[in-house]
Amino acid sequence: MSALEELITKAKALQADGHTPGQISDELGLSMETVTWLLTQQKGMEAPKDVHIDWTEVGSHGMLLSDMAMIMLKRFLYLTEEGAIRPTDDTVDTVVGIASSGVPLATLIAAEEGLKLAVYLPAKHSVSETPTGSLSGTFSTVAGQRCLIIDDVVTTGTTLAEAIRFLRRHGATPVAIWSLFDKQGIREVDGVPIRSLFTISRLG
Ligand SMILES: O=P(O)(O)OC[C@H]1O[C@H](OP(=O)(O)OP(=O)(O)O)[C@H](O)[C@@H]1O
Repeated sequence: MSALEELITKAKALQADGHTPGQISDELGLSMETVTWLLTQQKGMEAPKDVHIDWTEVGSHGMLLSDMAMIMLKRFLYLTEEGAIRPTDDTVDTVVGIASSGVPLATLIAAEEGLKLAVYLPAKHSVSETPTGSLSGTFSTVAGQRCLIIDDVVTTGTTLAEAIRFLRRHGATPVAIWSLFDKQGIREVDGVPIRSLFTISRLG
């Protein structure tokens, strides 16, 4: 089965489980337009110009995931040395992982650096009737903390903007964002610099 066929199968399975196109879009990290196309594939309808990033080959193996987190960390430290990220007294107190895929990366980085770990649960993961973002109570609080935010993929930047608003509202200072993949080529979100290991750009 090709990667595209697998994606179509996944989208249809999620639909059969009762997920809305919006939920399928979040789940697969694709635009609504792409999800509509995957589900219907109407004749003559051109495939949308979206990109699906599948890093399960790395994410499903603890050792490889750890290696990937260490690559992110090394790059972050190099950038700090270059002054690309504004140095503060101690730079970062707390690493904030965005659930779910940012959490293992954030955990590994926090462990390596001896930093605190906080976990942000985005509003889209909330099952409440009025979905709001929150911090997991099991991990660190963020008031007064300088935070490094970690996520795996930036698609629209909406999740990061939401996390930044939440952190600021709760007395934290987001100092930088690190992601594995950036599908937008964004350099900052609400004044917080973002650096990604891989940037996906469309040339045509
Ligand atoms: O830039 P945005 O448009 O906000 O999209 C990016 C977010 O979407 C994915 O999360 P999602 O909750 O869909 O998947 P996950 O559970 O694998 O983290 C990804 O991990 C980012 O957090």
